[in-house]
Amino acid sequence: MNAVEIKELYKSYEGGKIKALNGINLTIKQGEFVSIIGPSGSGKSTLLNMLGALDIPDSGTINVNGHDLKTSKKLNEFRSKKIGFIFQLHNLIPNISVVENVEIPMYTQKLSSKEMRFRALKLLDDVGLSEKSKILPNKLSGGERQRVAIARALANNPSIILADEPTGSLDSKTSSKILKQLIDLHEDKNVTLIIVTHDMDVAKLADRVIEVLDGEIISAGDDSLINSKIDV
Ligand SMILES: Nc1ncnc2c1ncn2[C@@H]1O[C@H](COP(=O)(O)OP(=O)(O)OP(=O)(O)O)[C@@H](O)[C@H]1O
Repeated sequence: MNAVEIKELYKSYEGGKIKALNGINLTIKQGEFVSIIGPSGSGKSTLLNMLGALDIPDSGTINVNGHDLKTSKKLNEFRSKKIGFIFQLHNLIPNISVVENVEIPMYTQKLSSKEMRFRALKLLDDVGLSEKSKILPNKLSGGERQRVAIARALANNPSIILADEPTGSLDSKTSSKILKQLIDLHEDKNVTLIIVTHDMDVAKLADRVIEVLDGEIISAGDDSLINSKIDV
């Protein structure tokens, strides 16, 4: 089964002046790990936003896990139950504790508060942060916050994870740890993992590297591009 099927997807901004996506066609299989690379402004985040049903295309079709994102009436439910977001801009809520942040996506499920807490603590334990569950996010390091974001992204057992520069601001040790967690999840639970990155060392870990330029896919998995220099 395909996790993602995109056909002739177009998205422009500013009355058509900025063509962010310019006829994207893309298929990603369930359980595949792909990375999306390309220069700044090439349309990577716009594509990821479309996949997460956070933005609406001008034309074309986009189907994620069997849901047509242009016509589906249950987008909110789909988004919160099926997709795990690890986005830089999806910050943690500062005035509630780490464990409460992880519980947020669970509010769409019919779980008791005891069940939510149990599950959130288990997720925090999995990312090595059970001892920090009661503190506020601003007491954490960047890497720890990113690990909380991962725990939160996994709260509803998503079948697809969308990560925008998940290791962007982290040191190499923390970055490896975070990537290992994501890859373990992809391997153990057959989760589809889609990572946008500028870092070729990260991109190379994927089953397939998709290269975007000027809103178009110029390669959807050609190995020869893995070692090519990306202008960022
Ligand atoms: N909400 C918006 N309004 C207007 N223009 C936008 C909007 N979002 C993106 N753009 C423009 O669309 C183009 C693609 O942007 P996008 O953020 O998808 O690129 P990107 O490849 O993710 O870049 P970066 O690597 O710098 O994050 C850029 O020219 C950007 O300025």
